[in-house]
Amino acid sequence: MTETLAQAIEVTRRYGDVVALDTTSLDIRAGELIGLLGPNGAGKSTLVNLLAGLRRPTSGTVRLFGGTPRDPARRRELGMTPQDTGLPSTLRVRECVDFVAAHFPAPAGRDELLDRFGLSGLRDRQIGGLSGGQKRRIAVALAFAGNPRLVLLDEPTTGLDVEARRALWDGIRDYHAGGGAVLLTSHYLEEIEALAERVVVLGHGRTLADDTLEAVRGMVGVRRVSLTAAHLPELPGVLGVEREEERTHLLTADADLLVRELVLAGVPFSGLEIRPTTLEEAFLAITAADPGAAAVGTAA
Ligand SMILES: Nc1ncnc2c1ncn2[C@@H]1O[C@H](COP(=O)(O)OP(=O)(O)OP(=O)(O)O)[C@@H](O)[C@H]1O
Repeated sequence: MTETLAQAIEVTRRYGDVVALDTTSLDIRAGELIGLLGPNGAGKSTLVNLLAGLRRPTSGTVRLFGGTPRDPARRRELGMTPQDTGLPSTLRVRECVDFVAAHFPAPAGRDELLDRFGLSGLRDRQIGGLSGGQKRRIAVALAFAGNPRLVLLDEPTTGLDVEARRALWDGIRDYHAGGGAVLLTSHYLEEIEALAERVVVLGHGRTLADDTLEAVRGMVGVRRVSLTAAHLPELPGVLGVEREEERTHLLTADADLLVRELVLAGVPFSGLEIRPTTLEEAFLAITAADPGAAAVGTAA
């Protein structure tokens, strides 16, 4: 059986009156690449911080590599990039990597690490002279410096341009291909879609979905029917309509019925395509159906 690296078991975390996590459970197994999604305030960072031992649960149990995450020996096998990072501005990039790597018994090779994240060109630059995006990329790469078995990445690519984001994706994929496990939070659903194999959706501190990417996408059972037509009549079972230049996208739970009705209506159309919903559409449907959201009157 695959080894469980980290576990949250029926964990609740309160901040005063705010219930950030409400009896939430999560298992992270060796080699998994998990995307953790949820609207603002859903409890993602709180869960990451509990797993990393930076905060304690109000109730429930958190385990990291079979013990408590507050044990420094266990944390040595964990890599992490917090949302905010301060790097020493006077160090050169290579010195900074060496400094962090020196805290670990079997660190990753410095040049190999910089190469993995497309950062070799910054090797001799002083941290203080780097752009915000470059510092962010270094901070994410440093999460991998100790050759960890599990990496927790809380919004690692926020504020990065497309090229920098893709360079980080390559680094994360490379680490994962070598057997490493990753828990990744992001507001960029295409990032989760590009990287994750398993998707966990949190809403108001509770787990709303936890399954393979495919299964979560398919959870809402909605299909997207796309076509080009000058005019469309009212059609049955249409849940949503989007227009994009000359293309119209219809969301429906019954694509067969919709296409039959289109043909019966005698509407001229071309370029018909039917495909599953994107993760974004599934995410919106799942979080909108969250009973916690209805209770406080917000859906996202
Ligand atoms: N230190 C704190 N003190 C008080 N409340 C907090 C604290 N940290 C988090 N919270 C509250 O706990 C809830 C969950 O916050 P958390 O940061 O875990 O959510 P999140 O899903 O990571 O959100 P985001 O997507 O905005 O980063 C929120 O209501 C937040 O305001």
